Amino acid sequence: MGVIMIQAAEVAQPGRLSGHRALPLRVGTRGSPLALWQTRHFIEVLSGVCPELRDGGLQEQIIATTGDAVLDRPLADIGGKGLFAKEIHEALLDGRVDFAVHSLKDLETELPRGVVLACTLKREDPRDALILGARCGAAADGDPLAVLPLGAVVGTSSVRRQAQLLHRRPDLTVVGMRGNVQTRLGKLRDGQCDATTLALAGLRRLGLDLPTIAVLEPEMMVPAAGQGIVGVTVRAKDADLLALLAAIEDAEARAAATAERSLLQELDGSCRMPIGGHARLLADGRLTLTGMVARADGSFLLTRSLTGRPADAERLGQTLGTSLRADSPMDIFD
Ligand SMILES: NCc1[nH]cc(CCC(=O)O)c1CC(=O)O
Repeated sequence: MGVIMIQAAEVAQPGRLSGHRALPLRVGTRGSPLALWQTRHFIEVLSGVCPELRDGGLQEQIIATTGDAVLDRPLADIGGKGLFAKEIHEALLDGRVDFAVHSLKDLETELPRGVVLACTLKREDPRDALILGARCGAAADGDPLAVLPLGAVVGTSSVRRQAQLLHRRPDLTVVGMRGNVQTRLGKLRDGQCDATTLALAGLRRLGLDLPTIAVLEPEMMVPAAGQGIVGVTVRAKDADLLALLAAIEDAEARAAATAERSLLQELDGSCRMPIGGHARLLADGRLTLTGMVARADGSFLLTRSLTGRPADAERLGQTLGTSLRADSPMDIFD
């Protein structure tokens, strides 16, 4: 029996770009070293599956954002994490760029009208790390926080990290510290704090996986929703780009991101509220989601996990969020 070949040239196929697109396509990004690394990584991965886009078919375009410009105040005071993506999405909707690359943890759960999360790339290590300064002991097996001397000063502007540190170590002093990864490491070197916490993903991507790091397991430091995942948004109407990006979508990252972001949305926390969300696939194929809510001073902290089917990721996040909210004091949602 012969095989019948069906030619379907007009149908968008994963990894193929339909013919009527002017190249180069523009990729919008923030200008920080980490954002640029992630954008170049995206360009490499996409050109890997779409030969037409190699050799200049994709061009990075840096978009200045308010979140990057204002570094002297906590993010929560200047409008929250939506600030990083706002200007990039304006550029997307104006047609100045065709893709926008984000650290998923900095991307608001509610995207602007006409913008969709087209793909999530394979996740880098989602854990947080404690970067140790000169006054700390050497990292060793056992409780990683034991390396911090009594009353140590830890620099972080993340209420999520602050609450989880103070919950275990009420003797610590947490001082606000913003700026990109390199700036914060500089402040640690200058002695402005004894230690700082950063996402391992950022350190690895920038090649800054230092020896003076203690990795914090998710059980003691629940990561932020989306940590370690690069997400790409496009205009909802660009069906060809959506089909193209389906080819580089990582299903595990998507399931985890969906559960974690659904939890975040359900808790509807301001970015002043400490919330953690971390999902992973188990060996049996099920998805397990851990959620954490706390009071910023660490005096209340609740962690709970729920397991279900990856296809139910969104509902998993909603259910866990509802349950965490029901058992938390109301003041933490203010
Ligand atoms: N809020 C800044 C930010 N956004 C994403 C990362 C790290 C990379 C990632 O989580 O994917 C960082 C730095 C950090 O928190 O240490």
